[in-house]
Amino acid sequence: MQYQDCENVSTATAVQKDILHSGVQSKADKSPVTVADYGSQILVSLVLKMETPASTSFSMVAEEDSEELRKEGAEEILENITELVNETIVDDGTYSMYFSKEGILSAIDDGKSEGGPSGRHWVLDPIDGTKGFLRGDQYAIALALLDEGKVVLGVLACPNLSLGSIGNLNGSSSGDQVGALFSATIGCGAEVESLQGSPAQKISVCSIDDPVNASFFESYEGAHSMRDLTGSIAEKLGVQAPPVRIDSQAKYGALARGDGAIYLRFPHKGYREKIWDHAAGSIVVTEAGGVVTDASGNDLDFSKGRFLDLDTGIIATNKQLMPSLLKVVQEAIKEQNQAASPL
Ligand SMILES: Nc1ncnc2c1ncn2[C@@H]1O[C@H](COP(=O)(O)O)[C@@H](O)[C@H]1OP(=O)(O)O
Ligand SMILES: [Mg+2]
Ligand SMILES: [Mg+2]
Ligand SMILES: [Mg+2]
Repeated sequence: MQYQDCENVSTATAVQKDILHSGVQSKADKSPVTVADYGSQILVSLVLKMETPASTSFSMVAEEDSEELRKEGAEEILENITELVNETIVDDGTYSMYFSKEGILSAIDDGKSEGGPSGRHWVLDPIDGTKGFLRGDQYAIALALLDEGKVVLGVLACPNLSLGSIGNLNGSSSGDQVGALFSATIGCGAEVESLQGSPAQKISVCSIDDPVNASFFESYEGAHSMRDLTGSIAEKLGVQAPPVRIDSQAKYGALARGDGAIYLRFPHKGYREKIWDHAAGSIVVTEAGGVVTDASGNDLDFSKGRFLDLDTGIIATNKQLMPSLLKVVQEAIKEQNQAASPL
């Protein structure tokens, strides 16, 4: 399974190199989707299905569906995905099978489950941080398992993240091995290993208890984050370091191994968070000893279907900093609301 993940990651990395001028579509919400997003979703779900005993039902909640690929004008991208997936299966050699274009479309739609509070469901973001992927920056392949509405397993492959700490270097690090695979199982802790296959090492969140020494992660994309709010939270808390801005759930991985102390995620009003954007990352952080909540201090609830039903924002940090972080988050939100409607 892990080997399969690595194959999938190397496929995503290879595709990243030659995708930049072709193979990108825009979805209804204007976010980009690429050949790599579709290809990764098909390959991960193929492995999961093949390894699931026939007696067990298979359910997957995944980001992509075939709608855009069935439209007129999508023939070339569908052709590219079909070629990429079939080539990868042959190169890997584990399974002997061939996907037709119709087979590709229906394999993508294997991820259409609604999830929910009962049974087991895989949760997949085949490329998380597609904008980072297209820029050649951070992205992640994020897979989690929901059991009776709770995340019990998470795997986060970050092909462009250095294996060593990124500290305060704003996502870049020199002379270090690149490609980190984070994993966590409920009750068993969290680990990181190299995507090239080094032994796994236990990880834990940092033990900083004075915000003056803390740094915080947020989205690289300004459009994904209310930076005036995150700036005000950091200032109220007394954080001195500038924000560390990187794409995708790589932020959860970096937080889980103590590269930084806080992750602030405050999308603009009206944005609805999806479970595949947080399931794997949040269990990696909680199993590394951290805490992940919404802005009211509630645990994230993955049992409500494809969306997370939360009020405003997600925060993640260690147990020492969480009480003071929660307090300033609530103050900053109150001030923001008062400024928006002063009467
Ligand atoms: N307007 C938006 N606001 C917040 N997050 C978004 C928005 N549009 C897409 N996303 C999703 O947010 C995540 C990127 O997070 P970050 O900003 O932390 O890098 C991705 O899951 C991305 O989806 P996708 O999986 O399609 O890349
Ligand atoms: Mg997307
Ligand atoms: Mg995502
Ligand atoms: Mg995605």
